[in-house]
Amino acid sequence: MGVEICVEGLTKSFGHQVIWQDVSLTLPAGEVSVLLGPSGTGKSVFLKTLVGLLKPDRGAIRIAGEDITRLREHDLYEVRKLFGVLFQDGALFGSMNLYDNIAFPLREHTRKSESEIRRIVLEKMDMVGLIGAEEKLPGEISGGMRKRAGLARALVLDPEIILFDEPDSGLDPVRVAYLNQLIVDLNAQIDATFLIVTHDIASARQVPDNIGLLFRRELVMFGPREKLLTSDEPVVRQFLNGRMQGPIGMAEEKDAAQVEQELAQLDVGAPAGEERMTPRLLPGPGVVRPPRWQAIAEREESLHAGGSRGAHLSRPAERLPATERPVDDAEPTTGRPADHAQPTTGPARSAGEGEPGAVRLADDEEAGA
Ligand SMILES: Nc1ncnc2c1ncn2[C@@H]1O[C@H](COP(=O)(O)OP(=O)(O)OP(=O)(O)O)[C@@H](O)[C@H]1O
Repeated sequence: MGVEICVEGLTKSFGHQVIWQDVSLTLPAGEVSVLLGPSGTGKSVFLKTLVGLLKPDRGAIRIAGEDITRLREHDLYEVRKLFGVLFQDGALFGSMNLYDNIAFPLREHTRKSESEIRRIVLEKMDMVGLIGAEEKLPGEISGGMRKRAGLARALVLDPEIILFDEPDSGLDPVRVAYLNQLIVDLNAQIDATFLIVTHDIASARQVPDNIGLLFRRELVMFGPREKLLTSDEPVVRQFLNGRMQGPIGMAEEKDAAQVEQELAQLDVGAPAGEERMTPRLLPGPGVVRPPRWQAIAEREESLHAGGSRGAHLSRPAERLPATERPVDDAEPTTGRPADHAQPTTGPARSAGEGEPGAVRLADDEEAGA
């Protein structure tokens, strides 16, 4: 089971440049969260701060109840073992074959025997569909395979938390679809806490339990996927629909009058055709699903059978204890400490799920290796 990460009032600057301030959110244990934001809003800086590579100016990051911003380097080293990180390019060593790349953290950080290392490496390569590619060098394989090799390497120490920095960058839409399915299936199988930074709105709409958006040096909103997809907050709507109209400009912020005019025009015309809810990407057949997937499946069913019940959920839910709250009434945060999102969980899944299995891959990607 993954661990919860609770971020409270986090602020980071470089010199006089404030990157973001007063960021508060909770990444619920075992759930998938996505962090969005225009370029340069500090998403990568946020990932690096979570893993302890950058120190925040203020605020706390609580993991398993401990504020890691206060730890000394030696203790931080232990905390980092909880994390697996998938960097944009896979960050593989070019001169090592995939097997040695994936074995690297085990050889560096554990005293396991080579036979035990072999068992683990092959298990993780199987999970990401790379069996047979052990001898390949990173330069000999496609970008999608490099990402999967990076993911296998991120998995070998059995992390409780996996951070993905733009996993879809540089991939074609079909490979992105396969990678998304792999992420959803892996999350269901290993139950770790996932945080994904992406610019790919289709992925952001389908994959996560929770979505957050950074803009103007603040976390504008963080909460359950449905809440953000149906939010009327102009910047959230603009970003999730990839539109020019709204507060986000080309390079700088737009002036208030222009934004107001654009939004007024939109309210007359576009919203009828605007996509709001998107079906959730479910784990593939044969993947054993953790309990929360029962609640997700039921919620999806009611949203889509009942004429998109979620489409009008922009009004904040009544404040109820999380246990009494309807599944789709969890409340998004607005970046202030008192406003943590209330994650949703559901009853145990009853029956009908198969055994965990490797994700099927695009055949030509394999062949092209
Ligand atoms: N080590 C550093 N020292 C100084 N400034 C930095 C450092 N790392 C990042 N920055 C600055 O922080 C800001 C945010 O960078 P970051 O890469 O986190 O943005 P991002 O949201 O991930 O962008 P993109 O979506 O384009 O990848 C940028 O202005 C960048 O120049």
